Amino acid sequence: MRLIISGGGTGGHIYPALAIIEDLLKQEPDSEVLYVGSHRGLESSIVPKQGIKFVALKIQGFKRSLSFENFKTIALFLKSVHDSKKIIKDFKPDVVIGTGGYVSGAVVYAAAKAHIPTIIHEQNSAVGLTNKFLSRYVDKIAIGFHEAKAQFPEEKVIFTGNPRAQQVANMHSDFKWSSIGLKDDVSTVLIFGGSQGAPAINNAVIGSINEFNRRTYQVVFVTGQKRYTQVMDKLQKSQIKSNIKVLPYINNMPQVLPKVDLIIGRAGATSIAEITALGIPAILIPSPYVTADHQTKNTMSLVSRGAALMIKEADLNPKNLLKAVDQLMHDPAEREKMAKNSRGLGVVNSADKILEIAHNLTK
Ligand SMILES: CC(=O)N[C@H]1[C@@H](OP(=O)(O)OP(=O)(O)OC[C@H]2O[C@@H](n3ccc(=O)[nH]c3=O)[C@H](O)[C@@H]2O)O[C@H](CO)[C@@H](O)[C@@H]1O
Repeated sequence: MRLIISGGGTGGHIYPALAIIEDLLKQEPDSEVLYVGSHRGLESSIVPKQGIKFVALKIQGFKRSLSFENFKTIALFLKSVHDSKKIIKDFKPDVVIGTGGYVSGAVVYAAAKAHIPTIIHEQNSAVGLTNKFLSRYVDKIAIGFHEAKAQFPEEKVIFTGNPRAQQVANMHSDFKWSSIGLKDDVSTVLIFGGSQGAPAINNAVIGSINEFNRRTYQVVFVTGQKRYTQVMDKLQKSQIKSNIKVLPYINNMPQVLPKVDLIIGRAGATSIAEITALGIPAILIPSPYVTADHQTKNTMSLVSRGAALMIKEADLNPKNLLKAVDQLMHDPAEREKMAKNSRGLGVVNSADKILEIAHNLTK
């Protein structure tokens, strides 16, 4: 198959695209894949490192207020559609898949106009702006949450789950904590605020660090690439003991996740897919800054099944965080119960399902 795939801006859009690519190359090693991303998004650093052919378009998102920047955004979008048409003409894809983010809007729109079969994947229960726009033009819409169905033209929608669930569920991991300076035989908490890090979570962890220093479990604290220096500055006065590792980003999450005993994090759709595919106990702090408060909905779908706990960002402080982490880390039976409730909520053949849709469109 010749596949153009586009998804950008944040990890939540990029990793599902990478999972689809990995599954395609496993099924049909002769396939040709081109990833079209934006020059500023995380994809421009993540995708080329995976050895995938990558082209970047110059594009940006709309500002909520009326501003001159929005004229520039429109101009960049039109130019990106024009550039995408040329990329599509040269590459001659059998199918074009979009996994969200502004850049996928231009690429998938251009493909639909060129009568190339198109699919979009919506990770969230509340549909994003780009996918809402594209839903008029594409052939099929794969969704990660049933709740998204009613927000799209019904006849195009197929529930597939999130392809990242399949990727992490099938991963054989020989990752060792000792490779990052921790102990291999000690229970480990992983703290990260989505793909970009979250200031509220970072601040709560900074305020808890002296206590975490004294715990028998170990803590991996991922700040987000752009927030690392700032966090390290704030931590300067604290002595960080050997049971804590502070990192800007984890590049090999599918290897790391199976070794984690408890996750503290945001509730982005792709993180949720990973957590539920592997059955990792979790304390979720949904971002209150996203469309239609969808992270709270994501969180509640786990909390209502006994698969996670929630701390609202408004209630988050070092004391509450520590209390919740301590309680679960000192109660392996409770963690096991959560793991059991969580495991299996993730759709572990999601990438296969999306490729099946692609094949049906190209027959
Ligand atoms: C603030 C915001 O707009 N968040 C949205 C964004 O979140 P965000 O980009 O944070 O996406 P998710 O939480 O869904 O996924 C994060 C992804 O990044 C990976 N990861 C994270 C940290 C790290 O160090 N290394 C790493 O590989 C995770 O394993 C996961 O695969 O897209 C999601 C999917 O559309 C949405 O549901 C979120 O609401």
